[in-house]
Amino acid sequence: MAKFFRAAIMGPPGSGKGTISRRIAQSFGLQYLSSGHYLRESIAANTEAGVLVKPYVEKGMLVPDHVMTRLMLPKLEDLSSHSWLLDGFPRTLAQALALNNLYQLDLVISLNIPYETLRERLSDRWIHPASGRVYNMIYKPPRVQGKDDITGESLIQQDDDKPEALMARLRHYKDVAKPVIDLYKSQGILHSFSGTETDRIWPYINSLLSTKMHTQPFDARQSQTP
Ligand SMILES: Nc1nc2c(ncn2[C@@H]2O[C@H](COP(=O)(O)OP(=O)(O)O)[C@@H](O)[C@H]2O)c(=O)[nH]1
Ligand SMILES: Nc1ncnc2c1ncn2[C@@H]1O[C@H](COP(=O)(O)OP(=O)(O)O)[C@@H](O)[C@H]1O
Repeated sequence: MAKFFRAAIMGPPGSGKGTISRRIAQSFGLQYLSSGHYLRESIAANTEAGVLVKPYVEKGMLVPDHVMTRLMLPKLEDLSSHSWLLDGFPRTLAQALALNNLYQLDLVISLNIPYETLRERLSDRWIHPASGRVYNMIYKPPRVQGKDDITGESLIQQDDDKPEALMARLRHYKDVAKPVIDLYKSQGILHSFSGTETDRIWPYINSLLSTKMHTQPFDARQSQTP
C-alpha cells in the first residue's frame, strides 16, 4: 500500500507558514490545508461552521478545541489517499493528541521569527479573500496596487492582522504552542528554523523535504494547489 507523507507547519502569525506551505505544496505536490484559510472561507460563505467560529476569529482568539477537531478531522479523512501538509492545525496539545490518534505525522516544521519582524510583516499583509492568495506591500506586492494578480479583484486587510487583535494572537500562540512543540520533539519529528527572511529559510526546508521524501518514497499524488 502506498505510504503518504504527513506534515505540519507551526509558527506564530506572520511567520511565513502560508508562504512556505505554498512553496512546499508546489515543489513536492502535497495537498495543503490551512485551518485559517478554511475558517475565513467558511465565515465568508456564512456556512454553519463559519457562523460558529466567526466571533473567535474576529477577536483573534482560538476556536475551541472540540469545534476545531470536529471541523478539521473530516477534512483530513477526505484527503486520506493523499500526502498532505497542515498549516495552523494542530495548534493546541488537545488538537495534537486528537490528530495523533488518527495519523502519525512524518515531519513538523516550526518557524521561529522575531516579534518585530512579525509585527512589520502583518501590518503590510493584504489578502485576496476568495482564493487566500497573500501579498505583502513590500516583500510580495501585487502587480496593480490593491488588486489580486489573477482576478483583478480588490485585496483586503484581515481584521485579525490589525494591531488590536495581533497582540492577543501572539500571546495565545506562545502559551499553547510550547506543549505541542515538546510533543513533536519527543517524537523526534520536529525541525525548527529561525530567521527574519523566508527566502533564506526556504533552501533548508527544501533540502530537508527532498531528503525525507527521497529516503522513503512517498506517494505525493500530484495535486492542484491554490
Ligand atoms: N518582508 C518579508 N515579508 C515576508 C517574508 N515572508 C513572508 N512575508 C510576508 O509576511 C506576511 C505573513 O506571511 P504568511 O505566509 O501569510 O504567514 P503566516 O501567518 O505564518 O501564514 C505575508 O504578507 C507574506 O507575504 C519575508 O521573508 N520578508
Ligand atoms: N487550530 C486552530 N485552533 C483554534 N483556532 C484556530 C486554529 N486555526 C485557526 N484558528 C483561528 O483562525 C484565526 C486565523 O488563523 P491563521 O490564518 O492560522 O492565523 P495566523 O495568521 O494566526 O497563523 C486564528 O486567529 C484563530 O482564531
